[in-house]
Amino acid sequence: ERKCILTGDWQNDLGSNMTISAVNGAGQFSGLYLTAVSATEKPILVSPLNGSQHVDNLEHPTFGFTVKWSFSDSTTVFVGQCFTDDHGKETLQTMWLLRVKAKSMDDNWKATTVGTNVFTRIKVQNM
Ligand SMILES: O=C1C=CC(=NNc2ccccc2C(=O)O)C=C1
Repeated sequence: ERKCILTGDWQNDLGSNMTISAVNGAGQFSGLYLTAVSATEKPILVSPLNGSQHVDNLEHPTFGFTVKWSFSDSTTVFVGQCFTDDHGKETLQTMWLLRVKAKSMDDNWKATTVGTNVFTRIKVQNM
């Protein structure tokens, strides 16, 4: 059957890469996110991510994770589901909320943006 464990390396449609570590028995995981985009001119650093996926039924599990951007005062939360096609190709179909730091309550209304991202697994070449 088509199990989907999130452990491994993924790339989204922006070209950002993420590495998800081992998923424990409770479905919890951590990892690192290397963004391909940046709203700042600061050097791109790796940002930590933490999340969890359903592991009770590994058929197309849902998950969520949070990226705390290490070089800006922003946070992105991703929520989505892992799908495996007939050829065994896995994709993570996600929606995200990006929260940038508002200077004041007056700017609170425009501080959260929403979008979609599809992640595909980065296959290691020498396999
Ligand atoms: O300093 C920053 C602040 C926000 C960022 N958001 N990236 C994202 C937001 C939503 C979905 C994907 C990404 C991405 O980087 O792939 C990246 C760097």
